[in-house]
Parts: sequence; structure tokens; C-alpha cells
Amino acid sequence: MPVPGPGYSITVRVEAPPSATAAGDLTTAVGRTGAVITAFDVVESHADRIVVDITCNSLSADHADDITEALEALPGARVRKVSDRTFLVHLGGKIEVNSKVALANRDDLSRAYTPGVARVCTAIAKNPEDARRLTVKRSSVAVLTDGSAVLGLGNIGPEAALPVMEGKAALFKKFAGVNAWPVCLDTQDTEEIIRTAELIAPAYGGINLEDIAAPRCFEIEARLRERLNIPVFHDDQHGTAIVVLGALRNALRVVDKDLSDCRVVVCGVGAAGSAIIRLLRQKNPADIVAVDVDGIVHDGRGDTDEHLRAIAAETNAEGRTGPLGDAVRGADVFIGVSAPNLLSAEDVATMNDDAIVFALANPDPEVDPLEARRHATVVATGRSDYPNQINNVLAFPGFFRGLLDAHAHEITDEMMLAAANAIADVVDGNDRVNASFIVPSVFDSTVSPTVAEAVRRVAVSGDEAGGGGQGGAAGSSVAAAGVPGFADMEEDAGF
Ligand SMILES: NC(=O)c1ccc[n+]([C@@H]2O[C@H](COP(=O)([O-])OP(=O)(O)OC[C@H]3O[C@@H](n4cnc5c(N)ncnc54)[C@H](O)[C@@H]3O)[C@@H](O)[C@H]2O)c1
Ligand SMILES: O=C(O)C[C@H](O)C(=O)O
Repeated sequence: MPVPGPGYSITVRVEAPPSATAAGDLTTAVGRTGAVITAFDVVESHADRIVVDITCNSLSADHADDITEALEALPGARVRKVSDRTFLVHLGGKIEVNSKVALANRDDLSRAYTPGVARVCTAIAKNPEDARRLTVKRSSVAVLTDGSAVLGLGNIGPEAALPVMEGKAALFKKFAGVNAWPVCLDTQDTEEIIRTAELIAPAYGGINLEDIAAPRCFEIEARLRERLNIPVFHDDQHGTAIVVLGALRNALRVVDKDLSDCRVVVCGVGAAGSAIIRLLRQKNPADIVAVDVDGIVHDGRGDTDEHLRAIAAETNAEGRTGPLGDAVRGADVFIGVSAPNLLSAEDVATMNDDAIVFALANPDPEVDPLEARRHATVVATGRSDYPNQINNVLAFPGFFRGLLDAHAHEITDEMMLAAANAIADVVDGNDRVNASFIVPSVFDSTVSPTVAEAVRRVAVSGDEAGGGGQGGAAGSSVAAAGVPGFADMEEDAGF
């Protein structure tokens, strides 16, 4: 049953007679509608009336109307206005650009802008790699979408996708100091998206593909990785897979099972499910059984989709067939990245002892987590109102920080596995793992630096192993050309 939450928080400004019972009458009227009051402020007081702001969590826009009506029904009360606090947060957007340099006088201008800037431009023209040292490229990421698969909202287009992309950019900044910017494209044509990403790539240290529908997202990512010399990440795929792998490591510790003995059901083989299967295979589970809207994925299904055929070939060693219920019977782990309410408590009861259930469909999971907990030992969802919230924000800020710090040109499975282990270690390291704590809080400030360091290390060691190209060892033509004290200046400036 839904409960009032901060996503539907409203502030109602209401005036009422200044009686001794006014505050109690107002709060009782709101409480009776089922709303949860979080603040009560008197904003004006007069001999004949008081004006108060009542802030409360509600369920929906209709519920907000009920609250207004309940207040208006009180004798002498009048609602002046109702503010939706979620919309207030979005007024004018959630992000902005700030200048890092002083621009107080002509001297400042001469260095930060013309004529001084021309020398920096010339240096970069001689050695384009210097853009990573001398421009925002070193810490900037394009959050690129075509608006075709936004949250659970579907194909809502580039403008409507912008609030999500701004949110992502805000998280990049908050958790890892990365300057991310939304790039919402007015096209859903694969070739146009690829070409546009290529054209904008010079200004960025990495590209984070976001909310692009499967299977188009697979081709776009693969071809951009071939063509660009900056890392290309698809958060819905790789961010999810990293966090799921980290959470699974700790969940298996709780139930004291080894992945090599476990049959894992992955329900949903779109962007998230495909990437989870790919990363999971690196850890050699006993078997993976993939399930989509048409049931268990197997060789004999006659799928024409190349992507599904590849999954059929790589999973389901025992050749199972049938609906989801048949897949979960006797399974050790269920990972859902598909659709709401597909499993019942009875289905979970048919799983092996000490079952692990990750029901990650947002906003409503594949199975009610309270029902699942009747029969499973570890349950996780994507929601913030239950324990064990699996959310990509545990991965992507630190992951990009590590890539940018290493001046990485590409992303490898080793980096993703290192990031998954880093997330698991944050909980596991101090013996803190239990059935309700398999992943750290998204507000744990150690997560992003730990992930960043793990990714940076792999990127740099990959560079050493590969003899160049990946990692921050590349020299600067400015330093090489002997510009006085340049290297020292970089160090002093914390570069
Ligand atoms: N919690 C998290 O961190 C997290 C991360 C990524 C995605 N998700 C959630 O996972 C879900 C899938 O995301 P996506 O980007 O991979 O979507 P997608 O559209 O690319 O893939 C959806 C997949 O689910 C399958 N599916 C749909 N209905 C089904 C049904 N009734 N039975 C079995 N399979 C069914 C489809 O066949 C498809 O394979 C969404 O709800 C999304 O919110 C959660
Ligand atoms: O990106 C997110 O955090 C949301 C998740 O990927 C989802 O699709 O539900």
C-alpha cells in the first residue's frame, strides 16, 4: 500500500481565525486526510487572523486537492496557495555553471580570456592531449540521451528527459566533483546519435549514455567505443551491473553460498539485464537462466533478435523452458530488472533455501519485498523506503572520477568488477554485512572515492600492461616544451 512520501510534498498557505485551537484544528484536518505533516510555520500573525504554512507529505495530486478541501471546510479558514515542493526544486533547473577564476579586473581578463587564452589554445592545437590538462575536459562528462526510455516513463522525448539528466549531473557533481552536462538530442536515429556523440566528444573526458532504449543502446555504445578516444559508459547497463554484482557478493556472504554453486535467474534482458548477465558470467555462476516477457530464453525459441540469440547461447546450460515460475523453482538467486508484480510469495517459496531476491524494477518491484522476505533470506529493491536499495548512484560518480583521474580512453570489464568489489568492500570491510545491509547508503561519503580509486588503479595498471594509451602517464607538450615551472604549478594547484 502506498504511503505519503517526500516526492509528493506540498506546502499549503492557509489563513484562519486566531483562536486558541487554530493550530490543532488545522493539523487535525490535514492529518485526517492521511497526509503526514513535516512542518508547521506561522508566517503572519494579526489581531483577527493567523497565516500558516503547513508542509506535508501526500500521496498524489488528487490527495493534495483533498487536503486543500479539508482545510477550506474549517470555519473561517481560507487556503491562499498550494506549492508542490518537487516543482519548486525544479524552477529554473537544478544545475548551473560556475567560474573557477576571478574576473575582477583587466589583468584577470587578460589571462582568463583574451589575449592570454590564445597561448593556451595554441599549446592545445600543437598537442590536443593537453586539453585534458588545460580545460574542463579533464573533469567533464556528457550525459547523452535521446529521451527514448526515461525512468519507467518510456519514450517521452528530449525536453521531458532533461530533468532526469540534470538530476544525474547534480549527482555527478555532489558525489564525485565531476562536471556533467545534459545533452538531450532531438533524434532517435542510431546513426545521427553516433555522429552527434562523435562531434561533441572533443569537449568531454567521457560520455555517459542515459535512458536510450534497448536494443538501440547496445549498438550505439559498441560503435562509440570503437570510434572515440574517451570512455563511453551506459549507466542503465553498466552502472546497474556494477551495483548488482557488488550487492550479490555481500548477499552470498550472508547466506554463506558460493556463486559457483548457484543458479541465478535474471528476469529482464533489456539494457540492465543484458549487462548484468555479461558481468555475472565473469564470476562463473553454476548457471544463469534469463527470462523476458516471452518466458525463459532458450535456444529453441526461434528468436530472430541477434541480442536474444547471443543470450540464449551463453546461458541456460540445462535448456530450461517455460514461464518465470519455472525458472525460479529451485533457483538460489532472483535478479529482476523487468516489470512490476511478476512474482508472488508462493513463487519465492519454491526457490532454494536461503534464497536471494533482488527485485529492482522501478518504481514498483517484481515482488512486494515484504512478501518476498517471508521466504527469502536477503531481499533488495531499487526503492529508498526499504533496506538494501540498489541504485546506480553508488557506481557512476566514482566510476567516472576514476576514469577521468586516470585519463582513461576506454572502459574494461576489469574496471567494472573492481568497482563492484569496491562497493561491496565498503560494507564488507568492517564486518558490517547482514541481511538488511548488503550495500552502503548512497550518502556514505566513502563510496565514491573508494570506487574511483579502484577504477583508477585498474586503468593505470592496464596502461602499464598495455604499454600506453590508457591512463594518465601521457605527457604534456607544454611541460615537454619546458614552459617554466609548469609541472610544479600543476602539483601546487592540486592537479
Ligand atoms: N534499481 C536499479 O538500480 C535499476 C537499474 C536499472 C534498471 N532498473 C529497472 O529495471 C527495469 C528494466 O530496465 P531496463 O532499462 O533494462 O528496461 P528495458 O526496457 O531495456 O528491458 C526490460 C526487459 O524486461 C522484460 N520484461 C518486460 N515485461 C516482462 C514480464 N512481464 N516478464 C518478464 N520480463 C519482462 C522485457 O522483455 C525486457 O527484456 C525498469 O523497471 C528499471 O526501472 C532498476
Ligand atoms: O538511473 C537510475 O538510477 C534509475 C534506474 O536506472 C532505473 O531505470 O530505474
